[in-house]
Amino acid sequence: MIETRLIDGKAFAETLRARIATEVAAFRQATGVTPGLAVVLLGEDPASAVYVRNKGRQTIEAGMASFEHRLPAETSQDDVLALVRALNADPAVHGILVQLPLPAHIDAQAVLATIDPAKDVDGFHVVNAGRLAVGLDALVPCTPLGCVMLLKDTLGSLAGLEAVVVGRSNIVGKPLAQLLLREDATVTIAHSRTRDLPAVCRRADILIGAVGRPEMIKGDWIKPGATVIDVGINRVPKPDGGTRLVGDVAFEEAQGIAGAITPVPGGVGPMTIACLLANTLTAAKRLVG
Ligand SMILES: Nc1nc(=O)c2c([nH]1)NC[C@@H]1CN(c3ccc(C(=O)N[C@@H](CCC(=O)O)C(=O)O)cc3)C=[N+]21
Repeated sequence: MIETRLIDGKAFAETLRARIATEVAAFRQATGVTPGLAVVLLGEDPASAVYVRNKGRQTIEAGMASFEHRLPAETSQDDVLALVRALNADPAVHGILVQLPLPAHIDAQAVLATIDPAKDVDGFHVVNAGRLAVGLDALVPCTPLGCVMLLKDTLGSLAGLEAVVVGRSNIVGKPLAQLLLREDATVTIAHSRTRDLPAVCRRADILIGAVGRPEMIKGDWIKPGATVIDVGINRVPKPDGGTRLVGDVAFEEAQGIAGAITPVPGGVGPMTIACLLANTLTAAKRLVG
């Protein structure tokens, strides 16, 4: 039985946000420009509301400007596209985030394609996805960026390590695989059709849960000593009628097996927001400088 180390994403994110705030102050001093982040939210999804609130507060705490656009869920696609174009043209806005998922009547790819790639702080535009894939400077998706920061802090070099990413989404699994490759890890992307998923996971020195299925990854899927990053944030019912947050990994089962693991909450989630602020500052520097 080994002692499983907790990877404190919340503390790491606080340190990162403090560093960003220092850089923002220097940037404002040097240029007279305040980096600005615009967030577009359609409808009233309660989980998204928490995220948007935290984001707005932390943006202001970092010394940046926060512009929130809350639109009714019924807003037409043309109106959303018109808003995105206005934000593209607004010199006070350096980062644009359109909260996903969007209502079914909106073509999310059309919206993402309309965001100026230079302001695409989510890194979801095909230009940024393509630039990441071929190794050019890109705005990189925030959650994968935060995962790799935690991994490098925990492990040092990732070179030659066997990484298994469970989940193939455009927002986490695929870009995370690109970033891990860039760090010279050996990368497998596993998904719902993967044969003998437990055995594939047991090969991993680095195991990433990014599927959005509560506690799907069991303790005996983890190689002893592996580093586990849990991207899932799933709200599940408690016996008393309330709810609690759990990850994609069975956290209690992982104790004594994993070498290190991120908790949920307090792991990857806070890193996502910190990386969003980092990307907004990067975008502002490139747009102004
Ligand atoms: N265009 C777009 N970009 C996103 O990055 C994006 C999105 N849409 N849609 C929604 C998801 C969700 N997401 C979270 C980020 C941080 C926390 C977070 O900070 N969670 C804390 C607190 C959780 C809680 O207490 O509710 C934690 O895990 O410790 C959660 C969720 C970003 N998303």
